[in-house]
Amino acid sequence: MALIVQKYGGTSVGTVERIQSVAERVRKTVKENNSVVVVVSAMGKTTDGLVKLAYDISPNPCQREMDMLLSTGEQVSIALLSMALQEIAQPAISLTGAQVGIVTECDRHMRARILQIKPDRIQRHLGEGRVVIVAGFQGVALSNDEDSEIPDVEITTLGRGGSDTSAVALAAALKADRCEIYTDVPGILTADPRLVPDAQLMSEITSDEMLELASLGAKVLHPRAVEIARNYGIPLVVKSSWEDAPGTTVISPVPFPRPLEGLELVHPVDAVEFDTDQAKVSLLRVPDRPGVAAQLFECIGSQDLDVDLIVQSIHEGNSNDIAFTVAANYLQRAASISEAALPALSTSNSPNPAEVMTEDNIAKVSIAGAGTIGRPGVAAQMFTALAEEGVNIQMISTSEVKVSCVVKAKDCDRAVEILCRTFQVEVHSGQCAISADTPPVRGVALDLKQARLALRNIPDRPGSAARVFQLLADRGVSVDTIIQSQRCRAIGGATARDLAFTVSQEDAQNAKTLLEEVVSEWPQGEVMLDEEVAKVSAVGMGMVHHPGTAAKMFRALSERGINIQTIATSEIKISCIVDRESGIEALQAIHAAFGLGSGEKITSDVYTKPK
Ligand SMILES: Nc1ncnc2c1ncn2[C@@H]1O[C@H](COP(=O)(O)OP(=O)(O)OP(=O)(O)O)[C@@H](O)[C@H]1O
Ligand SMILES: N[C@@H](CC(=O)O)C(=O)O
Repeated sequence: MALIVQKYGGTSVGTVERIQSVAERVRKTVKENNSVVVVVSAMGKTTDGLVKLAYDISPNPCQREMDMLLSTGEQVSIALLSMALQEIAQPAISLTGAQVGIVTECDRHMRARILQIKPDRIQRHLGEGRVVIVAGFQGVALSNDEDSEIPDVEITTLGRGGSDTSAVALAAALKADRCEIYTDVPGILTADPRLVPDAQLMSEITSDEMLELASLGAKVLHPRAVEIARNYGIPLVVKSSWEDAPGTTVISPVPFPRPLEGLELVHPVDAVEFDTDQAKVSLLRVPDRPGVAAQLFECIGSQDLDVDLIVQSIHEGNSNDIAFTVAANYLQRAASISEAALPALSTSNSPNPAEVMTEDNIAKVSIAGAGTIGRPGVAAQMFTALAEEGVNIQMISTSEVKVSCVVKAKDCDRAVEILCRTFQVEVHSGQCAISADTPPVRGVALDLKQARLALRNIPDRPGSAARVFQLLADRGVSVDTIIQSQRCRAIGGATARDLAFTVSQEDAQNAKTLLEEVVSEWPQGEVMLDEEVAKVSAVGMGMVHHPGTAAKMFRALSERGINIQTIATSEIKISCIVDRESGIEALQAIHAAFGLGSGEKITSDVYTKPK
């Protein structure tokens, strides 16, 4: 007998008829000789309705009361589903997060992380032959008031979309055979079908790729759910609630052994990696117009050179800086190609013409692990540890599973040692086997809920990045797509650089105010906020072995006349910031350029849903 955790989203339990149809599916799974735990979301758009009610009362509602309010949505759907099962003679019991012992952090209402799940009660009910229906998205925090022997029990929620996380966490705690996520699309598609109508269903995707897509805007899975599945090796499948097709399997590597206690908090970093076979080419002051990045990387790609990291920093006036890394023995070729491309890229008669700079003797050091998502303290801890050792960071690249810093080669050993000590992990080769037929791009995603912050004139010395990101981390602000400029300026006898990154729009104003205080201490320091941006990303493990992937993405944008404001890449993703208005067109263009479309329309609406 297998133990299966099934999760049904809001649309899947949006009406009485749909709840009855979910009950039928659950009973069928039981009849196939399985024990079943079901996690449900609130019916339809209930949670949105509750949020609106709160804002009708207060422009700034108390977060504790928000959790009290929002957690009620799931309590309705669990009770109704349990009744529907009992109606068809299937014994069932509904339980809230508190009743199943989902214990979360105390001080983070509305985005609490799960610390522990005590599965005893669920196991007892399963042993009695019942289906256990658990309210998704919620838990309880136990606060430790020293004067009282009994802890205060507070209701918490995990953040919007958090029912996926509840389901996978339960699967981990119960050591379930698999976790099935039922939703209103046939599985994970190459893009959001609401934005790209011919998006195609994937039969499988790796958890690293899915982590990137989920964090970059593909809301079909909550990124923290993928993180738990990856960390605990939980077989995870995403399927349609309306049909019996196999859906998409999310494949996880064999996990490092880890305790269930501190579930979402322990060991955010699995390993420290390094690569000394790196060299950097920077192009300074290239024109800020569509097609420049495409042209440059097409030239590089046509020579079969594999580019590793690419950053294009915020522009100054009407020019950009682009820097990229290649394997050390390709440096001369990459530099010659860039030099040869310069005249075509440059604006004639510029008083300050574009130039190419190269640097060898550099190394890339990285921390790897799924736990960096939404946990701003992890990157900050890395930058602080390096700063304390006097290691200056030249380039930063962040992804959902890795933070990489380019440093001087002579600092590499020290950097690795301090990072291993800081995160209590070992050095890892970082190489994972990727078969030749792995596609360069598995899927694309768009995030319209980001804002870009740029800091000008940050002192180019160890500790500057650490200071900025630690401050944001202390206030719980997650950052993504960090880009440090190549161009240095001499200010007050010292060199200074620019730094740009994205934060969620909700956090943007707060982050700007916090940073204004820091930059005021630096000569000519300045904070700039742009809320009218879109982040469009392509994700695929295969891109490391496909020269020209970046060029193809940049070309797709330039053909539509879309200007790229900044570029940030990691080994498995390329993200571009473009203006907000161009976001959807950019997504569609990239999807088409990589041939991801099926030619057939797959929208949620074409699926025949029960009423
Ligand atoms: N790459 C993608 N593949 C599939 N769906 C995607 C993708 N990117 C975005 N989506 C969107 O995600 C939606 C499914 O997630 P959503 O959170 O709305 O549903 P749910 O989990 O069933 O509901 P709830 O959030 O109430 O639990 C789809 O309808 C689709 O529009
Ligand atoms: N009901 C919650 C949680 C979820 O559906 O996953 C929300 O709408 O965000």
